[in-house]
Amino acid sequence: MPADRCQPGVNRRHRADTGRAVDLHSTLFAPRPRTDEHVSGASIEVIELRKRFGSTVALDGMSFTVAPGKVTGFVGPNGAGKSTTIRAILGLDAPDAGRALIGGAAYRRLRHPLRHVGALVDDAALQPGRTGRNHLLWIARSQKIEAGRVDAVLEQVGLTSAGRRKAGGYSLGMRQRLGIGAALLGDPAVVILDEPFNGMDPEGIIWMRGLLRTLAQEKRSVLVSSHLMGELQGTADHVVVVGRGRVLADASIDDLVARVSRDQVLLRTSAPDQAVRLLGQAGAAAAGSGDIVTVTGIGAQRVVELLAAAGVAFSEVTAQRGTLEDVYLQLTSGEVEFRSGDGREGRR
Ligand SMILES: Nc1ncnc2c1ncn2[C@@H]1O[C@H](COP(=O)(O)OP(=O)(O)OP(=O)(O)O)[C@@H](O)[C@H]1O
Repeated sequence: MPADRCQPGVNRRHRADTGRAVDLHSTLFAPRPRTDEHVSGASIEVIELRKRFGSTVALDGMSFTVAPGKVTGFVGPNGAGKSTTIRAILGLDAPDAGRALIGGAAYRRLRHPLRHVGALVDDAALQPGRTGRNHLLWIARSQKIEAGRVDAVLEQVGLTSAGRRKAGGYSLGMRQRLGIGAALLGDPAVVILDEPFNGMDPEGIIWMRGLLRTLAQEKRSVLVSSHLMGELQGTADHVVVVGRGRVLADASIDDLVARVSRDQVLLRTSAPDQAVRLLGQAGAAAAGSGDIVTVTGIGAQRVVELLAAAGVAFSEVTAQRGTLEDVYLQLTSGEVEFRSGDGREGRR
């Protein structure tokens, strides 16, 4: 494949087990009408995608939209269909049915894709003897992106000095940063990162979160996959939770927590029986264990009011909100491909 035909960042992974691996060259570069319209503010639309690998249903009607100006987390357990969806968006896996559009156009119709969509889909296929900077220069040349972007991007990903070293000596975290640099070279309106936190140390994770927020503030559409909800806490505005090839939840972080989690109030009192009776009469579900009473169905403020009015002594009332991780576990329990521990196959 000639150098100028190679799609850096999106053409690396060929799974041998499919028997239906797509021909990347013809998929990405077949002669067909191309668009180079500006896709600034472009959204990603995933519409009813279906994909089987033999008897495995990888995508089962996957549908969602990624809006500009937000970080959208794409979360689900192993085998949920995240990578297959991303590969379908990038034209690397041909779906059996459905469509994926970027700014209204299929990826393969974009004339210079990296100027519209920056993607990190796997560990970069780096030539170990080439410096990180030269790797980016090669990509820039292949996509007709001005060479000046290379140093700007190296600085953005924190590789200014390391960029002059051979990539063969890079840590996994540094390779991730270089891959993200490659994704950002074309100043794309749409950024898609598959498991970008992989291999990052704590400092790298903080940096990554800041970068994602900046990209969203710049009005880009940002789709970030992860199988750990906690990685996205405080970073994503919106989450698409998936399991077994379909969407389980598609909501803002706040809505998701409020909708799925049951808020609890913990009460510490020397009169637990009296408190349980009183709160039960007020319509709450209350259960005592020692001097602790767990209350659901009414808020902490109401608990305090009821206890004070009835003269029931208490030393502590604490509202406990469900965390994002709690919500995620509730949504995805039973959706894992293989359950850990008991060795049983999941419900796939
Ligand atoms: N090329 C392939 N050949 C055969 N099966 C595949 C192929 N690609 C994906 N699958 C299967 O499709 C399902 C979805 O896989 P996918 O990689 O999209 O999930 P994922 O959510 O990205 O998981 P992970 O977090 O483990 O990467 C899995 O059962 C996987 O084994």
